[in-house]
Amino acid sequence: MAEGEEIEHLQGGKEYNLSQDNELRFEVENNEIVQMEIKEGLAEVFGSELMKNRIYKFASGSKIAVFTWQGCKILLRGKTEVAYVSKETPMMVYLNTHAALEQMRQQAELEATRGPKVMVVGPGDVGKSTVCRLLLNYAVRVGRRPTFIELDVGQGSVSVPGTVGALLVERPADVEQGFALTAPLVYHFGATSPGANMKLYEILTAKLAEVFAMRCKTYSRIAQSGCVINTCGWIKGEGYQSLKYAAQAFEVDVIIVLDQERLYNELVRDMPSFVKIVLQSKSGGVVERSQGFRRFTRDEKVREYFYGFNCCYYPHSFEVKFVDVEIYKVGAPPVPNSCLPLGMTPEDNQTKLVPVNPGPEIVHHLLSVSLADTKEDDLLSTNVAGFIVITNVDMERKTFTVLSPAPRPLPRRYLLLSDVRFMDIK
Ligand SMILES: Nc1ncnc2c1ncn2[C@@H]1O[C@H](COP(=O)(O)OP(=O)(O)OP(=O)(O)O)[C@@H](O)[C@H]1O
Repeated sequence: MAEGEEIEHLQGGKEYNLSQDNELRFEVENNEIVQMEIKEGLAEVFGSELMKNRIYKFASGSKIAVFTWQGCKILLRGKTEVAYVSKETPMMVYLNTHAALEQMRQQAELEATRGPKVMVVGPGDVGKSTVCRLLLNYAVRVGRRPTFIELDVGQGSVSVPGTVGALLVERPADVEQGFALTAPLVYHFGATSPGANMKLYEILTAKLAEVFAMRCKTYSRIAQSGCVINTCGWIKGEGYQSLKYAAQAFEVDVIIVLDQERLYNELVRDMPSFVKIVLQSKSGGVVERSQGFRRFTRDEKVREYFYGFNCCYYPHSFEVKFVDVEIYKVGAPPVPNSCLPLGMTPEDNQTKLVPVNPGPEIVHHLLSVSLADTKEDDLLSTNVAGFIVITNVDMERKTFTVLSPAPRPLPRRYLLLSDVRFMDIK
């Protein structure tokens, strides 16, 4: 049997022989679970090494690539939508990128400066999040402590949809669950596209950059390890402006452009010359996701927040009195310039805190519990303690019921309403 060919097994499961630099790609069918086991050799999933003879389980909808530098034998059990071995992967390019970043980190160590700040950009579904995960995993595997900055408000992996955040990466991502989310720093945005409130998106980008710079001042190891910034797939018009804004705010040194020559050329034109901009091809394995699937993954992300991976947590449900909280929505609806009070710009409207009276219309909405102590604190750029979902509003008793990861009472008074909704049914 030639390498790279699959062997049918009689007792369920299929074995794949991979030669070096090959990748097994598979997608798990709806409502199915696929088990994977490395029988021989060494392999990794998006930069996280796999243990031999351990069974890894992947849930419905997962799209996985198992790559091997040396060659390996893999056993797959369960229903896959597709499973094939590819010999063409850009992994060598990604590894070389890691090696170049590592040299910059070593230089930063010698000169006691900051390590590389890398931003990954490109249209939707080109593997931006995957490249971020790879680079972070490779960095942490050589002893670095890089920071992951998540600016993708739609399909982010640091917290629930409608947020931006930062995470200090201290160990490689778990193959099944991703990076450990022990203490992420999360900010409320409230929608799944930056276009919903560009001003707020910029404020939060600047805030994350400021907090990261402060951390770098305090901890030299974090400074020298640098950061990897994931961005949204919106790269035209205002989307492009937001990329430029983020590059400036973080003072990025390297921009990796995935699969878009036009974007690459625009950035070469607009960025200062000290910013290295590299164009890299996307992996042929990256799967295009439909709007429906994106909605499904957003929903799963919220479910995972409350119920844990594999439903191992039991969230709390309790009543909150209207008088005990204040709910705000960031940004008032747009009004024509001519209707604005003298001296006010439409942007001021975008940062306005609009009080929300509890009513049936907020049922199923996600709310961020702000860590702000008083209203005088800057509610917009204060990070959040966590999230709740309103499951019922009782107008007569003036209470609403919430789903919360922690027992009552809510830790703070100020709640920020998100456009993201979650129905607690499955
Ligand atoms: N080499 C590969 N083989 C198979 N699947 C892959 C591969 N690389 C990435 N994927 C899968 O493709 C999907 C899209 O990848 P990813 O989320 O990294 O893209 P993205 O550009 O960040 O998307 P977005 O448009 O949401 O920003 C993910 O489900 C990921 O697991």
